[in-house]
Amino acid sequence: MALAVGIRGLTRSLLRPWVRVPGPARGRTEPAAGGGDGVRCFGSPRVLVEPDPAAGFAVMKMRNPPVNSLSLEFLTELLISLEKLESDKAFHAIILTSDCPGIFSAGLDLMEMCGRDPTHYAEYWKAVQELWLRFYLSHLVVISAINGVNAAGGCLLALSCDYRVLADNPKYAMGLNETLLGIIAPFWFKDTLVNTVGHRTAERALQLGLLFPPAEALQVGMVDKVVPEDQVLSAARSELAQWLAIPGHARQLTKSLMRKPTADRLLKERDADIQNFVRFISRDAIQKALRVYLEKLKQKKT
Ligand SMILES: CC/C=C\C/C=C\C/C=C\CC/C=C/CC(=O)SCCNC(=O)CCNC(=O)[C@H](O)C(C)(C)COP(=O)(O)OP(=O)(O)OC[C@H]1O[C@@H](n2cnc3c(N)ncnc32)[C@H](O)[C@@H]1OP(=O)(O)O
Repeated sequence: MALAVGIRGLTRSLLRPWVRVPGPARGRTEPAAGGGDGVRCFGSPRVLVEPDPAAGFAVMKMRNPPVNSLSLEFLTELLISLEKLESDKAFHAIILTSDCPGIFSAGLDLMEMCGRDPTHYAEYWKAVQELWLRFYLSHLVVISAINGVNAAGGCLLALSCDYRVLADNPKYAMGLNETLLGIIAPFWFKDTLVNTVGHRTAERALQLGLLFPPAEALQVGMVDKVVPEDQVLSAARSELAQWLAIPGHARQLTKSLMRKPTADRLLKERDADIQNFVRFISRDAIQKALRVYLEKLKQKKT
């Protein structure tokens, strides 16, 4: 099985990043995220970046409708956006949010994990690992402005941020609900949750596949702040000020000190983790469980 799948190679073949964005932002100058100083939005088909270099941050908006499921292409575009911002000295922070109304992310794309071949599963899982590692260890301050429901892999992405603001809407539950699908949150999903909410809360949440509505998410420490829906972005911006006031090198080294042991666990056994995933997801029983879950999602509409 080809495990050495190069995400950068994939990136080059799939995308032409940093094209001016199609859709609403095309051909006009969007107000910059914080300052409105005429800086152009940029991005890729599924990720819109609203830069505010004067203020030192950019708003990264996920827009992979209908539910921001993390497909291979979408993961790749998120990585490219992150890399681009990380390599530009003008940026010290990102606010990660969604452009899909009512949905932050439905998590990993079930279509990438269902009915495909082992090579594809390996390529997909490597991209999932890469996204987590890059967001978790980013030297930038990353704040998530969670403006919708946020399941499993989407929740992991938010948990990888430095701070989480959640919109106060009872429909916007978030959590690692893998067990409800008959699958298992891998150890690095688990570790990320444990680091955020503590062992006991994580154990209960993971076994029961709990999705926490805002008040509970705040109470267990899964998010740091709950605000009225129309204030999620402004609250994230206000919070940023505190993070950006700290000397960058000191904050970055401290972040690394706190997070490196968790990331190293995966880095040390990345290939084994991919092989585990491929073996697990290829099982007939797991494939059947995923098909049943997808079918339930579709039936919900009828
Ligand atoms: C011993 C073991 C050793 C090792 C183990 C190793 C590895 C571990 C193995 C596996 C781990 C894999 C980890 C996976 C993590 C994940 O992220 S799994 C995904 C979990 N996500 C969910 O459960 C959310 C599912 N979606 C929803 O609940 C709803 O869609 C949602 C509330 C988000 C929005 O609801 P609504 O607005 O009503 O929209 P619809 O439900 O109608 O959805 C619109 C269409 O989108 C499709 N869709 C929804 N979610 C996904 C998804 N995650 N992937 C792909 N597609 C999705 C849905 O089917 C609709 O499609 P349609 O329009 O009908 O074609």
